[in-house]
Amino acid sequence: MTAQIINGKEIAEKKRVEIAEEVIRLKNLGVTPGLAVILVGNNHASRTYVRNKEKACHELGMNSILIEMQEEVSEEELLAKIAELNETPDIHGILVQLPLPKHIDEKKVIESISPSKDVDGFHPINIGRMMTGQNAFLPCTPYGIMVLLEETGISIPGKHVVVVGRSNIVGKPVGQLFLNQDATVTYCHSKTKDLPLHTNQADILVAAVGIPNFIKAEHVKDGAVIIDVGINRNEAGKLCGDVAFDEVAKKAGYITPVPKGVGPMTITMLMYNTVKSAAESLNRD
Ligand SMILES: Nc1nc(=O)c2c([nH]1)NC[C@@H]1CN(c3ccc(C(=O)N[C@@H](CCC(=O)O)C(=O)O)cc3)C=[N+]21
Repeated sequence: MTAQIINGKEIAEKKRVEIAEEVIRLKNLGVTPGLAVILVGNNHASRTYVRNKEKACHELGMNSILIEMQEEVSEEELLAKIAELNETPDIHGILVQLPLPKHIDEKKVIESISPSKDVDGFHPINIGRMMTGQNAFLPCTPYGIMVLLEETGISIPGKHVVVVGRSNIVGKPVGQLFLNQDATVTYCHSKTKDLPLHTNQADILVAAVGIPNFIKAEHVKDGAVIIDVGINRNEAGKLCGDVAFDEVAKKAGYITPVPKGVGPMTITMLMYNTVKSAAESLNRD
């Protein structure tokens, strides 16, 4: 089998057209969706993502502000900035770019963001709501993956989904979203014994490990759907995923590339969540 490539960039653009229409509707009601991004320190990769987020906001007619803080900023100062943004009516979404410097407690920072502005979907309130199937901000990468599958026409109920990786921002929540749609879900991680035994049972395999070329043809069942969440740089400095693309694409049914797979969907769902937050702010006042 030769896999069909899932074009995340194209699907992201299609979704952005729908989001832009909602932005126009909200503007006509007097609300322009606004996102605040806080960037601490000078991480190169973080800058690229932050720039892409700002660009996406402006293309959609939304407002965005970037707040840059020195690497040495105190936790107190960061929390004070978040408290201020929580109370700013024009700001509907607050994103604190992760990772943060070691002297800052990431959990404390995430919990300080108002759940109604937590467009990353990282606040424990939103995670709990997601787990119990309530209205919530869904984390952008997992949500983007679900939209990719939906747009590709891949049905989920009853499928065996194997997630490799158990981070709080991708692995754990994506498994939960699949469970919410009636998949059978297996989580694998660094302590899993006989990884190929599990991954070979996957109808849908999600690779979120952070190691280039970690998933090889031997891990994959014929015709499986392969979702590559990895954003790594190889020795040559080239962007690559967690999946050995060429050999796996020969065996899989569908595969997402890196770049232009899951990444563009992450930013799109961030825009979606910010617009949703702006719409919900109208219903509150
Ligand atoms: N609070 C927080 N929320 C995040 O959502 C968050 C974060 N922190 N920290 C960093 C990660 C990473 N991330 C990406 C978003 C888009 C692309 C993306 O669009 N990638 C393009 C390529 C971009 C390039 O050329 O580098 C692609 O895959 O086609 C990648 C990675 C969001 N993150």
